[in-house]
Amino acid sequence: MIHIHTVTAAFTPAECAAIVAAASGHSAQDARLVGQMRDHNLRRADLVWLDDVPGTGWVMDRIIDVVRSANRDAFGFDLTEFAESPQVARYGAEREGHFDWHADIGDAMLARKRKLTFVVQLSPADAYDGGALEVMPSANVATAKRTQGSATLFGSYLLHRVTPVTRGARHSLTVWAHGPAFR
Ligand SMILES: O=C(O)CCC(=O)C(=O)O
Ligand SMILES: [Fe+2]
Repeated sequence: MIHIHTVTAAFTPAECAAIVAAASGHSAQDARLVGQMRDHNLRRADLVWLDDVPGTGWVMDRIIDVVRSANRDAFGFDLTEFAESPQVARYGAEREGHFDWHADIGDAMLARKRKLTFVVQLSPADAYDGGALEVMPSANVATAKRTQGSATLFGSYLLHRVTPVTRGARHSLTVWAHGPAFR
C-alpha cells in the first residue's frame, strides 16, 4: 500500500495566501490536541478552525475534490465524511513552534473515526527554516514536500511530527477524512 501521497499543486500560491490572510484576521486559539488537552512541549502553534471564518467555503470544496481523487488513486479507504473543521496552524520561530511525534487517531468521539490526514503547505518554502513535516511509515522517516500549495496525505494512524521552526513562520492547513473503523 502507498503510505504517503503527495498532490503537488492542490492550491495555488495566491489561494494559500488568501487562506492565511482569512485565518490571520481571526483570533487564534492556542493549539488544542486530540482530546482537548494542551501540552506545549508536545505542540506549540496557533490554531484557527476554518469553519469559524466566513467566506472560506471554497477551501472545503477544494479539499473534497483533492481528497476524493487522492483516496481513489492511492488509498482506497472507506471514507464517509469530514466530521471536523479544517484547521489553519501557525508555527512561529518566536517560540519554536512545533508538533512532536503523534498519531491523529485518538480516543475522542471524532478522533477515533479519523482515517486520512491531509496537510497543505500554506507558506512559501523560503519563508521559514525548520518546520519540516515528517511522517514515519516504517523505520524510515519521510519528509513532506515543502512547496507552497502542495498537499501531503497519509493514514491517520501513522506517526508524524513538525520539527521546530527556527526562522520565520510556517502555516499549514490540516483536515481529516473520517469513516468506519479499519478492517
Ligand atoms: O501542521 C502540520 O503539518 C501537521 C499538523 C498535524 O499533524 C495535526 O494537526 O494533527
Ligand atoms: Fe497530526
